[in-house]
Amino acid sequence: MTQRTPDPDIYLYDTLQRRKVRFEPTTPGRVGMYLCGPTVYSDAHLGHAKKEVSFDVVRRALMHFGYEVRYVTNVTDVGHLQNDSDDGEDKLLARARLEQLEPMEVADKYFWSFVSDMDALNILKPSINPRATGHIPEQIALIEELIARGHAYESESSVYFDVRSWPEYGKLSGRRLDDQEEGTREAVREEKRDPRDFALWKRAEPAHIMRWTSPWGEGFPGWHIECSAMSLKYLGEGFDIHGGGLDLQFPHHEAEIAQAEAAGHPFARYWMHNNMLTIGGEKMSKSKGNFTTLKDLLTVHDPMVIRFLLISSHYRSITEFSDAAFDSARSGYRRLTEALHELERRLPSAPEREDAALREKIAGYVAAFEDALRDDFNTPRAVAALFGLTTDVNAALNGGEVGRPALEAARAAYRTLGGDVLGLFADSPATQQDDTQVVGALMELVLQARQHYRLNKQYAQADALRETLTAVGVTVEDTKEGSRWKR
Ligand SMILES: Nc1ncnc2c1ncn2[C@@H]1O[C@H](COP(=O)(O)OP(=O)(O)OP(=O)(O)O)[C@@H](O)[C@H]1O
Ligand SMILES: [Zn+2]
Repeated sequence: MTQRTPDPDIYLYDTLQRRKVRFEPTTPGRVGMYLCGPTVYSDAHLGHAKKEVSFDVVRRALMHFGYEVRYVTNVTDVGHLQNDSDDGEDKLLARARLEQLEPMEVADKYFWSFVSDMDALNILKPSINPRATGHIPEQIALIEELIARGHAYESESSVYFDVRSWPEYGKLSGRRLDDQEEGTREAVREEKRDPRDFALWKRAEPAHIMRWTSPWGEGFPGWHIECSAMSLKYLGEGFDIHGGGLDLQFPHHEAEIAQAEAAGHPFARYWMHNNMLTIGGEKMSKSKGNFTTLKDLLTVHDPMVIRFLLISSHYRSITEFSDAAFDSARSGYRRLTEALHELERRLPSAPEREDAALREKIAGYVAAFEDALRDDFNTPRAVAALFGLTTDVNAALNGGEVGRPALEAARAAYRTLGGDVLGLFADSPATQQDDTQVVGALMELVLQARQHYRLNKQYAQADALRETLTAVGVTVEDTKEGSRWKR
């Protein structure tokens, strides 16, 4: 990526201030970013990908604009209870029972599944990827600080955060005191001072396998505390950007802020939330069961088309999942790659001639692209700039010879902006899948030609085809059902 002085004019929408603000990191040139990661109890769906791709682009854009980014995203492998409330079974334990696995087997299975999906989508690897179960002491320490400062209390089965002791609770989501938490049993409600109090630590019942010793007996942490503890540990107080899905704004992020700040640790300075990927207007979610896994989508779509679909709408807009959306993403993506491949094909033989007008247009699109990303990471506008570039590049290529400097400039624009910043031209997964499809289709043709020769008793030609294939490592087998090929 280009090395440049950190750009001072990046604007982002801060959920906390409810407006677009100019981004100023605490340490010049460096950005600390935290993103709430997956609860690893099932395969990731397209909704998760919307979140991951959105923040991957934020990270890549900041890098492009000259910042060094430390990107921390967690793995929730304990404490996330069903219904997201203080009650119910741990999502991982429920899954472990269902699949007859150890809870940590469930965590590992779906963690690695998540990693492979993210790799396919060309998401950059996190700088640090901490797990909740690996940070129990840090979570206990934070809870102790909260108790010591009078912001948490121990009751029958849990340690709770005392919401009434912290008047700022609600500042992120704008929720009022009278909003109640949902889905909690009467018994749990009774041991709380306020129904909105949330669990920091829960005592484990005898049959609960995931348990750790703590000053409050054997148990496990509440869901929210891990993010406060791990983001502070790896990014420090007052770190720059905290991201996550809009659905996590309340109670999860509200709780994260309260836990950190009530313990005396200034928390994230900017809050960014992606909107939801919906299906039939409803949030795609594991618990609703209306999801399509990335694994399934990756068997039919080029991963880069999935990525292109997701960045074609702004991270703060809703993306509606549909076949038509995939069709238009496929053709849009193809438009870009075809132009790029054509100009790369023409480059080696291009004349050393200056095409000033085209060069100027390219520079204009580069500027428009960067302006779009400086404006709250507006990817649809950035993509529009790439389409504009494509229209002009295609017109020039169709019009005859184009000089090498202009082709170089266009190529650099595609590779840097589309490739490095939007992450769209991942060489490996995308092209591999393309190649597999192309090879399959070509082999189909070759076998048909060979069949045609054989039917017409042109055995010499049929054998010649087979020998050529053998020479490149492809074997053809004739069976009763017809000819088959393998490598
Ligand atoms: N449909 C979606 N669109 C965008 N982001 C999503 C979507 N679903 C989940 N996320 C984000 O992915 C992260 C992990 O979400 P989570 O594990 O709760 O998924 P989920 O499908 O909502 O599961 P559950 O239904 O069990 O709550 C969160 O930051 C969440 O905001
Ligand atoms: Zn979190």
